[in-house]
Amino acid sequence: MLEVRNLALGYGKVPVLAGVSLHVAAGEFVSLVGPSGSGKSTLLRAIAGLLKPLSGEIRRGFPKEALGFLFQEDALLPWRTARQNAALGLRIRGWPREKALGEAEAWLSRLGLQGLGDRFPHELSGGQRKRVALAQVLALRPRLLLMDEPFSSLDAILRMEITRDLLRLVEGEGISVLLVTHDLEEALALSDRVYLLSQGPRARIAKEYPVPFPRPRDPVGVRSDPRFGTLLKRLWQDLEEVALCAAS
Ligand SMILES: Nc1ncnc2c1ncn2[C@@H]1O[C@H](COP(=O)(O)OP(=O)(O)OP(=O)(O)O)[C@@H](O)[C@H]1O
Repeated sequence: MLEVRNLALGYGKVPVLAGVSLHVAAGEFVSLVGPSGSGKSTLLRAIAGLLKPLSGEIRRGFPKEALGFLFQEDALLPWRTARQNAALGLRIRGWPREKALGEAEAWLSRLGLQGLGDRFPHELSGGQRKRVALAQVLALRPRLLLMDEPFSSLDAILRMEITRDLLRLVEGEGISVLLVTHDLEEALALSDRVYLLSQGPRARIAKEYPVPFPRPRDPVGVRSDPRFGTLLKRLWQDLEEVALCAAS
């Protein structure tokens, strides 16, 4: 689905990332964690085609149109209703108006927003706006969804609810995901594998963790599995170690 090989990326002379290799298989949910400033967003930007690599390769096993993005700031148009916003990507792709609005409505319902299609973004809660943004992306039927801290502005309960719905939908549709998150628990609860990035400059993949919990998965229930605690502890220790290594 996605293969990144020996990638170097940066904005100036010293690469932010160097020698980064990772992959995401079809239907796989992969998270990327690491110290602040290590280059997680930079890597995602390059995979999205927004930043040119200094060297190395990014290979996608699907056309660029099948790449979906969800970033921290939601990009809803304030003068369009929830339904029109959810239909926006489809309209840009040339879908006729009524068909696009019908499809958008179906995705709003799948995300628990039935009856709210006529509201404008300022008439929705933060969690509901995120759901509209998610409907907009999923309506485009992406093969790989890139997400950069998409739910960081939400409180813990809303975040749990939306990630549970997200997981149900991506598992159902077989969508691959690459998620950048600061939240190690979230990374473990959602993912099949987690990559830990080392501290930059010249950050690289320090470790990779297979996550053993089967699918379909309840991202809340899985947290009471004793293996979850063990993995989380290891992840915290390794994150601390890479951060300390850089500081010394
Ligand atoms: N547009 C830019 N121009 C120059 N330097 C940049 C730019 N964007 C990011 N950087 C630098 O690149 C490095 C990596 O930034 P990036 O945002 O990718 O890290 P991150 O791991 O996503 O951080 P965080 O976890 O804090 O969001 C940082 O040192 C940052 O200052």
